[in-house]
Amino acid sequence: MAAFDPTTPHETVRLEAVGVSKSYGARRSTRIQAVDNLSFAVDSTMSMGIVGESGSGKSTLARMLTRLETPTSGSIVFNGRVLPEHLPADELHAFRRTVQYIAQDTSSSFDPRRTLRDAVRAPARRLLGLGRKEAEERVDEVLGLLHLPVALADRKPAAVSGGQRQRFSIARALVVRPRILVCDEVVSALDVSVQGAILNELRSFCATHGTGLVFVSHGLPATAFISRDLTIMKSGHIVETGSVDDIVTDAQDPYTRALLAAHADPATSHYSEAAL
Ligand SMILES: Nc1ncnc2c1ncn2[C@@H]1O[C@H](COP(=O)(O)OP(=O)(O)OP(=O)(O)O)[C@@H](O)[C@H]1O
Repeated sequence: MAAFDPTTPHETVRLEAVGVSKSYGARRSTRIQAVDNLSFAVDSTMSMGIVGESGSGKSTLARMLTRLETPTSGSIVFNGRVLPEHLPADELHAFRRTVQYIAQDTSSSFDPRRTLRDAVRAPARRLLGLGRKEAEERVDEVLGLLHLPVALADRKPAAVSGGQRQRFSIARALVVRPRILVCDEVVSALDVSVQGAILNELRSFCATHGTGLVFVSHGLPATAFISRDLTIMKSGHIVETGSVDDIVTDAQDPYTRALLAAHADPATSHYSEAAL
């Protein structure tokens, strides 16, 4: 099926949310409208930051884009095709090869009985169908890229720090060389020097592999550092979208201006190449 053909690094991959809404809660009186009739598009040439206050619907949008959450209404469109609610297993595999999601909370996302190397290798075997030797080579490559000592990978998830575990969760997503990477608050819990290094590593990976980035964060400096474009969300809506430069210098929406004012100087972020 054309929409799920394996993609090459030179082929642009596009992922859209078209008129999507998501509400939680069965009773009208307690229902929460997390995302409200919103449209959003990214492709593999883009780096798009999504910022907004807590509860504005950023994670819900990210999870709908990556099929971890089903919209209440509206469509997720992948390479021009509206994804049905139930994808056959082979198409879901192809989607997961192409679009990967990394969450902030790594505490429950690893099997506590398996080593971190097992966890990183699993998608290379399952989604890419690589043989054991090729999969090990791919794991070593991605551990090197993320400056993760090979010895750490032989530990169980509980035996490394939160920051190291987060790096392994990034490694697990990058090992399949996705064409669109959705990062949901992946550096927010880490100290600034580690954040800077990880942002540089993600940026370098995306440039090397032609991978588009959706970077969801509370933190405007980190988002502005890694993204070319920004989407500002509030109460389940997009209030403004544009290039980082345009938004930082000439925000149109009062909410965006307030958000910018809350950060000292997002244009000159404290992240730099030197953080590597
Ligand atoms: N599984 C759920 N059940 C019920 N309500 C939910 C669920 N997930 C999210 N919500 C609610 O939907 C709204 C949007 O949440 P979401 O996590 O998408 O916001 P966010 O912008 O990512 O917030 P944060 O920056 O704090 O992570 C919030 O009011 C939240 O409480």
